[in-house]
Amino acid sequence: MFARSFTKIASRQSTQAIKARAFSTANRAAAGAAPRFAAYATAGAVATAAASYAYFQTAPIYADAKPLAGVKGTFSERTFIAVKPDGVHRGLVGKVIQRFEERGYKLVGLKQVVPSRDMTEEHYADLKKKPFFKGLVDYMSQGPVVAMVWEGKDVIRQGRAMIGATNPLESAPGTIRGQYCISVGRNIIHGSDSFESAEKEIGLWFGKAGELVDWTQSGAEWVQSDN
Ligand SMILES: Nc1ncnc2c1ncn2[C@@H]1O[C@H](COP(=O)(O)OP(=O)(O)OP(=O)(O)O)[C@@H](O)[C@H]1O
Repeated sequence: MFARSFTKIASRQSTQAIKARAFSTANRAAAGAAPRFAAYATAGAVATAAASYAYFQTAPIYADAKPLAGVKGTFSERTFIAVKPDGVHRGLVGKVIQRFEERGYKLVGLKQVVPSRDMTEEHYADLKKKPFFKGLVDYMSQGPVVAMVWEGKDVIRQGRAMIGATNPLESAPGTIRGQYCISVGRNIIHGSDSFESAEKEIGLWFGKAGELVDWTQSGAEWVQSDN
């Protein structure tokens, strides 16, 4: 009896989810995302296979329609955060994600990459004349780098505060750098230092359509309300 009504609910929700997915797919297609989403949406066979998954998926997730760095000073503000190769090798990716999640920020982009030298040089273009520039590019471009975009109020300034000063000698205890590193040349993490940097860096690392996901946290009001 329970099994039968569960199956009914599951298949009804499955149909709804597929409709929602098809809607979301149309948005993605409009945004120029990969055609595989369209194939996925039209495959009727997905209905049965997706039944148990669809049971839990109540809200559709839309292709991202916000400006790359969101809107400055609002809950949609975004920053670019990267765990550098030393942070990845040392197994600190989870710690970094946990800190941003626990703070109340929302992950809207995530990928692991080995950036080319050109891309690394573009990312650090303002440091081109520094004596450590070549070493910095060598270090970053060997990868892997875990690149992320986080969203939420004041995330650019708060992100920098959570990361700590560039030189770990000056990073306050409890900040990410203050807790996990001791050398300026291996300081495990990068974070955008201004709205303009966030726009440039998110465009450089997540510039293709469909790379960012716009979604609403189920507990958003518990994080965002100001009374
Ligand atoms: N004196 C130095 N020697 C070696 N590497 C350095 C030195 N100063 C900075 N770096 C490296 O260059 C990166 C970029 O330096 P920048 O001055 O932009 O600091 P930051 O904004 O705190 O760092 P990031 O851009 O990586 O978040 C630093 O994170 C560090 O990895």
